Amino acid sequence: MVLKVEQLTKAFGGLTAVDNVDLDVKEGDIQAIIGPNGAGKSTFFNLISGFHPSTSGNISYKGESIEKMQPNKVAKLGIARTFQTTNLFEDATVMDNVIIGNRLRTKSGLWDAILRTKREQREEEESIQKAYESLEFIELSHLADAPIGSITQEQRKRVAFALALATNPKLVLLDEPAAGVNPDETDGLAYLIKKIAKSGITVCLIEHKMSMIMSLADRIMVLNQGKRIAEGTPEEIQHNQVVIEAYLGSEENEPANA
Ligand SMILES: Nc1ncnc2c1ncn2[C@@H]1O[C@H](COP(=O)(O)OP(=O)(O)OP(=O)(O)O)[C@@H](O)[C@H]1O
Repeated sequence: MVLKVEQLTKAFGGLTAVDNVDLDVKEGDIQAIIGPNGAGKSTFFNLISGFHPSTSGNISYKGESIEKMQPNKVAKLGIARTFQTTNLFEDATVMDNVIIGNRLRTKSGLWDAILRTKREQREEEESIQKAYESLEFIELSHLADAPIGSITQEQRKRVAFALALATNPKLVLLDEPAAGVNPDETDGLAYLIKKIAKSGITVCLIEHKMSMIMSLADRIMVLNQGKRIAEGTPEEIQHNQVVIEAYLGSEENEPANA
């Protein structure tokens, strides 16, 4: 297992946002996490990536316990995440955004930058190289010099992937990567997510677009009010009566052809 989550709980005051959740994620899988608004999906990601300390439970990554770790340490171990909204530098180019994103996550400290140490120079070169590779991977090299303000919503979503990929992750956590894009563009993002998994990176994915999830995911976990109510293959989840009642049958969820 690349990721093992055991009895994970997060309470915010009286509200238990994540309630005793277990999850095993196998290396190379696309693991989806679905559930109604407020089910605890983003909080679950925040716990794995070290943005929130857990109230109780354990998270291990490749056998190492990570649940007390700071986000930068978790990132260094090879876990990258994207957010529902990615703040990009509007006046900078696509390429510069990926380089800056990468530099913010690499090792050199302020002194290295001021003194332009060898390490700093080496890391800068590596960041540029990695940014090129990431742009190639997301198939946007032709827009490297375009200002971020001039690209489409779907292309911005791809850039968010590139920011994560530039850190050399082994596990990526994608928080609603296809939110706010139209169905055609969703296909392009689904293709990219498959490509990420094929390259050997394990993917955990929160998404409301059911047709996308059902065709992409190897396994799906369903959360409802912080609790795991089901986990299984897309086939099993689609036929699970508890899931249908709690989520798939509800109107707030996008229909399967969304
Ligand atoms: N920092 C916080 N402080 C207090 N409550 C929080 C915090 N973060 C999340 N919550 C609460 O925890 C619950 C779960 O929220 P979360 O954002 O994890 O749900 P979600 O499943 O990701 O929802 P959505 O699909 O709308 O993004 C919600 O009731 C939310 O209000």
